[in-house]
Amino acid sequence: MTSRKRSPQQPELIAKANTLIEALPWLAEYAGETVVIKYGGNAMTDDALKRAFAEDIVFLRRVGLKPVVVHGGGPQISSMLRKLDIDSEFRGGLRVTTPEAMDVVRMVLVGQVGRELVNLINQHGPFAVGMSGEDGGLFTAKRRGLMVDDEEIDLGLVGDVKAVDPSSLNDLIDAGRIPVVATVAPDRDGQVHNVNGDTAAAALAVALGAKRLVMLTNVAGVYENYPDEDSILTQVTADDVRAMLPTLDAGMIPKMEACLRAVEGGVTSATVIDGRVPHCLLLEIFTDEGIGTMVIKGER
Ligand SMILES: Nc1ncnc2c1ncn2[C@@H]1O[C@H](COP(=O)(O)OP(=O)(O)O)[C@@H](O)[C@H]1O
Ligand SMILES: CC(=O)N[C@@H](CCC(=O)OP(=O)(O)O)C(=O)O
Repeated sequence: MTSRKRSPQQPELIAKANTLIEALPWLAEYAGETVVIKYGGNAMTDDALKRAFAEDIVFLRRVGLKPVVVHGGGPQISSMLRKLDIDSEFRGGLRVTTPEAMDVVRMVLVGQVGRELVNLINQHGPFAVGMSGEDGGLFTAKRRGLMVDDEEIDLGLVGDVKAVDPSSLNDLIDAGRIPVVATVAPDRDGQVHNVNGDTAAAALAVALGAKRLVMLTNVAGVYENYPDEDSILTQVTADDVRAMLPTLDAGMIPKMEACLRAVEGGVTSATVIDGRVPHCLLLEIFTDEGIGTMVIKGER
């Protein structure tokens, strides 16, 4: 027999109950809704964080949301390219992708990062099924370049998402599964392209009619004057983002372009959150304050 000396009046117990009760309106708001979660490679920093991410995803599914995971893996691809002695550079936040690098991108995203996430989620039950833009005709890519001073720079095998056929993914969701999507995709001729994870997540969120797009990265959110800590933004409109785009650099450019694409395509909000915070997804979705920077449609 075990005896319990705790008094139910203990403040920490009441705080726990308050946290659960704070989630009540959000549970009602999101029940049955599709939420696309982009897990950036920079947020996959340690095993404990990755396990917490898997727990959050399963939590969402268990309380009646329909989570869809889209993952990145930029640092993991860079590390493999270095091991194989293959040069790689980024232009405007996108990796210039030679055919040789494309093989590595596909191998790392589909065969390594995606597998690891599926494995972590499935430690909680047979939920996750990995797929890529090639599976079930999910994405059709279109080669894209980068506009610099009105001139288009060639980025190699880099694609944008031209079309989404969500039927195979919907089959999985309807069966109670959690799709885990790697963002390589064939063009109309079957040539596989490297699609930035943020770009693909936005296109998918729009095609699925998702309620929300949440992106985990390695900063607290979007800074007006990066990296000035005091300039973190909590909420911005699509107009604000358009005005900010020329001032951004590194990976924040595709991320903000993706947020615009999502909210303009009907997703209620797109939020960039700090993936280095354990259980950041639960904090964002089920607490009143949320965390990170939320992009909403609307004018300034
Ligand atoms: N204004 C800004 N606010 C926040 N981060 C910014 C900003 N401008 C550039 N960044 C950079 O964007 C990076 C996040 O994008 P990225 O490296 O592609 O991450 P992920 O792997 O999560 O997609 C941050 O680490 C930061 O260096
Ligand atoms: C075209 C392009 O840049 N593709 C990305 C795909 C992975 C990705 O998007 O990873 P993160 O989300 O971790 O940045 C790349 O090759 O790094």
